[in-house]
Amino acid sequence: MSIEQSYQLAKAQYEKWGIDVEAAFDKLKQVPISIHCWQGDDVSGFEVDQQELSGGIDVTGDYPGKATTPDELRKDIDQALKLIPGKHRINLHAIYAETDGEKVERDKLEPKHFQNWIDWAKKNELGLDFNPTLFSHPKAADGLTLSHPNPEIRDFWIRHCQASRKIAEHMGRELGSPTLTNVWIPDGYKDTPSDRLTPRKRLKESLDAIFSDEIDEHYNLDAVESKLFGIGSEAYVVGSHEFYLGYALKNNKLCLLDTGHYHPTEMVSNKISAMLLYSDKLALHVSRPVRWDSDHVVTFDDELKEIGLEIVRNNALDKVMIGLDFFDASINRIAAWTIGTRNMLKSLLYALLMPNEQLKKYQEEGNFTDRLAVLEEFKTYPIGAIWDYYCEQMNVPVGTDWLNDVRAYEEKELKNRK
Ligand SMILES: C[C@H](O)[C@H](O)[C@@H](O)C(=O)CO
Ligand SMILES: [Mn+2]
Repeated sequence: MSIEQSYQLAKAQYEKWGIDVEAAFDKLKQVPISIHCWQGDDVSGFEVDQQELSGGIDVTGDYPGKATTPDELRKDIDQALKLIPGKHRINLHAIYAETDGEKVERDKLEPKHFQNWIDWAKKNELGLDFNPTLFSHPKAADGLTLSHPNPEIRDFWIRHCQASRKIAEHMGRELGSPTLTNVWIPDGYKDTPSDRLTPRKRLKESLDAIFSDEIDEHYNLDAVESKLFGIGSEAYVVGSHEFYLGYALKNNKLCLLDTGHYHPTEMVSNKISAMLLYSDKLALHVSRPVRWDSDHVVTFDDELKEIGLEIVRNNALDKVMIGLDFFDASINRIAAWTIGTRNMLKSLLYALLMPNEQLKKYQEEGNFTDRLAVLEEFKTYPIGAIWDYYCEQMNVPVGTDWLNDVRAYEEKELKNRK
């Protein structure tokens, strides 16, 4: 049976529920996913005096072919984008600056150091997002940055974040789409703190200083990302969820929820509707924690489907800025991007093809039997046939055909790398 025939049969099944599949495609086409560049080089970046990855995060695996230059990384992203339907955004960290072999301290970074990324993004009609990098640096060696007791270290990181927002604003202006600048810091303590408040006061003051710079919101939006624990900050993290939720609400910033940054049974999907009652926008780092914040490649699992459903049901496709955050060096890195991003999109399609109004009605009527029965039934509806057709229509490989492209690219490009 052809892709078209399978699609027509599947479509008819959804149509019985009054679901408009073509309308779902039209909506999905409009959703940009912010694809993180750091999956391509194991969060290394291109600083002249590159440091070991720090900040309590870790990448495991030694799959050959990682990008070691900006051109290689862009080439790899180009390849992944050929396999992912739709128009998307690329999320950069400050350590991906290009400084022509010159050592430029992070607080001295300027838009010109990202010009190649901007030109490339323009050419490929991509948006860019940005992150100051407050780890993998001697001034973050003790795991403290914006909350550091030493004002000189704090000020250094404040200046880095201020510089980052200016770079981001420039990117947003150049590309005609606001850059989301996300601040994540590793600050915390391995063991039980004797004072939880003072570091949080200092972090608050540092953030106030960073955001006191006037930046045009047409070109830059700010987000703050919390965390529960990291390696070396097991007992206490300064920028906890409550800290940033409060900060974001009070200061009109976006709260960024990373799906790996909560207790194992605490689900980000359950937070979206609550937070949207109080914020116009929020941001996500969709990741997959396996036993800890392990940043595994996103799979089409129950939580991913639930996240898709929450975004769609709450009419929030333009309110939730979806970014990805995983880094797996044990598999082909282009495959990692492709699998994770396609899954994110598939979860949105899955959600767009649910009889959401009917299900809501069942719940309002107290009809929990039908709610459960229909929710279960749709788990095995032929989403695969619809997704395949969507991929074909969007001119990207269907099914696992993209693996052939990845293998060919591996032979031609990745295997020649050091
Ligand atoms: C590299 C990212 O900025 C980093 O992963 C951060 O977003 C995070 O999630 C730390 O755990
Ligand atoms: Mn994250």
